[in-house]
Amino acid sequence: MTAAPGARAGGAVAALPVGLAVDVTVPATSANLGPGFDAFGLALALHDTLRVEVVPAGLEVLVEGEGAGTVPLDERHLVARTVLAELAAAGMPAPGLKLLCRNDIPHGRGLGSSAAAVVSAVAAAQALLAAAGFPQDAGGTARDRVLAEAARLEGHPDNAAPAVLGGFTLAWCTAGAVRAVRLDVHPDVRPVLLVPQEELATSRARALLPETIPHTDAAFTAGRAGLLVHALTAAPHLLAEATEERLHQAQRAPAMPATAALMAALRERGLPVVVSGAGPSLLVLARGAERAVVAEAAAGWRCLQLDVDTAGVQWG
Ligand SMILES: Nc1ncnc2c1ncn2[C@@H]1O[C@H](COP(=O)(O)OP(=O)(O)O)[C@@H](O)[C@H]1O
Ligand SMILES: N[C@@H](CCOP(=O)(O)O)C(=O)O
Repeated sequence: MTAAPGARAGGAVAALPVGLAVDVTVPATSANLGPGFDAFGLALALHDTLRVEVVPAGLEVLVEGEGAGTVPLDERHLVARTVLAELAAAGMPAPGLKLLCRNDIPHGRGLGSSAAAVVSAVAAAQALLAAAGFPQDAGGTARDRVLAEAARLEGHPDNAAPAVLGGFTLAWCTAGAVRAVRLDVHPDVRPVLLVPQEELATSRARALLPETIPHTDAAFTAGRAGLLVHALTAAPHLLAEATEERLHQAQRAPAMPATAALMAALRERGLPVVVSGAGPSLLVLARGAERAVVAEAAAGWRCLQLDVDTAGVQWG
């Protein structure tokens, strides 16, 4: 965080001062993890970085890496739009903003790029407001406030929670409030992402889900979700069974046939593989030597062997 002359610690200023800047780093996330639909998520060591600087006038958006050449570079840009909306909602718009986005998280692949964009924007806006002495809501930490606002904007908290908290998260909503707990992944678990070329919009994948499901499928999936918490934190040898589910992956398979075929092939080898988020990427919760088996079985796919991100969004 760079404090500009004129910013007063603890005292509000009339407008965000020119020169104030914040740097944010946010991880990719893999939501659902099989049976934890709309609730479970895992943060991965693949990051977008964002720098937001208050300038005298206008909006300048620079994008490097993923999304360069495809995302809009004006007020429609997801990060810019969110920062502008958060500052406006606080009644403290900036005279102008310059954004530099360096993106490593692929878009539309089920790796939480839109949640990462929203989380980074909310964190940047809150950091700028705090540095300018804008009064913060009472209660909760700055990280709690970023999670609450990002989850509200996203509509479901399964990506926002790990993007904010890091690690393996269980998130839920109660009485209109977002709650989340963060758990440590067993150190033997070595995630592998398999990322195809083609994109699938999350909105399109959600439209494929049925309105209702049989009670037997709900009961099956609830049991596996409980088992997954144990397997991912303490008993990785149970992960293949623990990642089974009946709520969403088969229902969405027609929209991602190559993903479904590779998943079936990896399952036949006994590997704990799930569709990452709404797809079409796959996440294998591999152990040790299984990483090499995955790489060989998924020849032709972009194969990323990643650590778990344990820090969540960072700003300063
Ligand atoms: N860093 C970003 N900057 C601008 N727009 C982004 C960014 N990340 C995601 N988006 C927008 O969100 C879309 C992808 O969102 P979504 O369909 O939910 O997929 P994902 O699984 O990657 O979150 C992109 O096509 C783009 O419009
Ligand atoms: N629970 C959501 C998760 C969407 O994640 P994304 O990374 O694909 O945006 C769903 O499965 O629809």
